[in-house]
Amino acid sequence: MTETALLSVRDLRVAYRTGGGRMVEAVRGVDFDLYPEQTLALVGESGSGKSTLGLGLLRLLPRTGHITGGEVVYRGSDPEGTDVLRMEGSRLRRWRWSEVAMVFQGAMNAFNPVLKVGDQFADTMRAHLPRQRLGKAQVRERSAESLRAVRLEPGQVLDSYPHELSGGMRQRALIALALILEPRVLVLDEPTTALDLLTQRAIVDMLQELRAERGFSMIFISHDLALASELADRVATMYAGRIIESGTTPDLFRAPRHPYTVGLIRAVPPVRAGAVEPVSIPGAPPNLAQLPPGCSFAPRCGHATDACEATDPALRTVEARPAGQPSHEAACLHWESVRLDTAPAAAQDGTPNDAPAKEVAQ
Ligand SMILES: Nc1ncnc2c1ncn2[C@@H]1O[C@H](COP(=O)(O)OP(=O)(O)OP(=O)(O)O)[C@@H](O)[C@H]1O
Repeated sequence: MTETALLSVRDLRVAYRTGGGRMVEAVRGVDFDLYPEQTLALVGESGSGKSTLGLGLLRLLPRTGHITGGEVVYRGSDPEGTDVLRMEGSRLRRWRWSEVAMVFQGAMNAFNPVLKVGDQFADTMRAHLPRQRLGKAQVRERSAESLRAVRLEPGQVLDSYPHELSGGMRQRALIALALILEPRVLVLDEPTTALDLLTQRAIVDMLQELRAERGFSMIFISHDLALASELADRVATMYAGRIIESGTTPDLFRAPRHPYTVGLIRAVPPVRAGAVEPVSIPGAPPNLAQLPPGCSFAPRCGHATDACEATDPALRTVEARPAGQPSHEAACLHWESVRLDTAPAAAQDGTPNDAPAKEVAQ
């Protein structure tokens, strides 16, 4: 992995306009770097802001969504580097797909149901490569190549309507469509949700192989920690619109330092009979329009003290590493006492636990 980031995100903020003209911040100051050939997983409960972050990076937010601050820089060290938030019109459209492509949640919705899959491939190529004046045969050959790369039989897929394909085939076809212009970054938003476990596994294996063959980077958005741990080099946990922990996959899964990450890991159902039973995180995510003062996870956290209600902690390094080595960061005042195998019970009524932070042996 080289040291130069492909995508650098600094203090990114996204807000939605809600009824009554109020703005609610769904992404509240996110920083990260994505390196060539790296896979970054964004994990977190529903509503934590993962999709909003992914859509914001590509400037694909719905009309009510607005980027209200921060920076997104693509290949900043390159003379042709791009300030994504300043790009407009055809330049932005060309950048999307040819440099950074997105695979959306739910392949059925992402394809136009009344167009054959082959026509949708052709439309995409012609819209994004207008100067190449691709002929029909060239378009078909390139589409077929991309479909073969995702282990689909082009003859079967190109002349079908989306509903004629199985869910797994549709999702593969969508990945083939995203990769057709050979982007350097692929953003995948819950790409395997709604598929059975075996199909999910096959798609994750295929993504690994494609990444090894082609060398693109991925941002993998998922609430499925098991899939994220298999695919990602680095994992960032999101809560209430912020990254509250970030580290290499082994750091995050073996030695998490934020109680929320611990809660997510402990909530994963066991694969084997007899393994530790899952424990869900008490309470519910906060209403973004009425965030509690201090740390927004404190009302659900067994480690919380008075200090957590007063201070909203920033991400800080929790493991010293030599310069240039991947960092491990967590936004928790009590990170030193947080362990995967020790999880103090949170107050069941959802109020912060006033007891001093301490470890409770399970
Ligand atoms: N179009 C929208 N208009 C207003 N608010 C929105 C819109 N889309 C998302 N939100 C709000 O933004 C917050 C973050 O939602 P987002 O979908 O980004 O979370 P997520 O972590 O991706 O969840 P999920 O896994 O369920 O997709 C939520 O509170 C959600 O209600």
